[in-house]
Amino acid sequence: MPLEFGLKDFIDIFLVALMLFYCYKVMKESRSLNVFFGVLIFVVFWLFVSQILEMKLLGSILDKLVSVGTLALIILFQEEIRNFFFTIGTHRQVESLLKLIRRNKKDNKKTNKDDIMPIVMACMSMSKQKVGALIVIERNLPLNDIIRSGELIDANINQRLIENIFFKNSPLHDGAMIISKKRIKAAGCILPVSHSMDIPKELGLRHRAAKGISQETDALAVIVSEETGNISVAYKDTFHLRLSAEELERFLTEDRL
Ligand SMILES: Nc1ncnc2c1ncn2[C@@H]1O[C@H](COP(=O)(O)OP(=O)(O)OP(=O)(O)O)[C@@H](O)[C@H]1O
Repeated sequence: MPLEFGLKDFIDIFLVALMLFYCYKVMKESRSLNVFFGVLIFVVFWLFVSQILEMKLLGSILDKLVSVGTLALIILFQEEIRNFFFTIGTHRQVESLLKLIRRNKKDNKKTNKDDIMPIVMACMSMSKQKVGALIVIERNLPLNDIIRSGELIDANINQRLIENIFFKNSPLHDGAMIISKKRIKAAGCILPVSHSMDIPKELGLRHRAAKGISQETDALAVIVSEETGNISVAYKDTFHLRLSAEELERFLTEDRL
């Protein structure tokens, strides 16, 4: 039978190549490249034994290993898989579609200058006094598990309250403050720390925690450095360092909240 090669086969091969390239990229970033090559060699061996040589006994053993192995890989790379689906969900086109669907809902929760200014003013004041702070602003993805890791507050957004919480001797100054639905929901919360290799060395755990939450959710994290007084924002896995009051205000405008 002559070998037919049509457009469908071309698309098929292209998609598999794309999938393999993506897996390679993700595993390289998570420093698991050897696992990638190990899995690749195993899959090629499995296909060779069961499809080409058609060895029944070894083939059936390998079949069983593949089904268990798939489950093991899902457990081993759950964070990467979660990030993959999160990236799809936060892709610009998908986000615009979701925004359209949520439009009516969001109009009720519009964040205006009255909610933004206390945060900006508190950050400016803490920056001048070199008081370290970490404020996370929830967007579409709920941060309930993060909120539960700290102390519940549920108060209006208020400049003096924010400054008080991050004041060095305050019992809640350690950890992150979470702002959700125009309210200070909690303080002293523990955020996931990013293990990214491309964070500048001079930035410590506070910045890593801000980057971590911006990688795993669509929240926006504002950091005031205790060392330098610099104000930065981590949003969608990207740092925006050394912001002025105007730049911070622009960041906290309706579009992002
Ligand atoms: N996982 C975390 N979740 C929330 N807050 C954290 C986390 N890890 C560290 N922090 C906060 O960061 C503080 C330590 O900051 P550190 O000095 O290491 O960071 P930094 O990024 O260099 O910031 P700074 O410039 O303010 O020194 C801790 O006291 C704590 O308040």
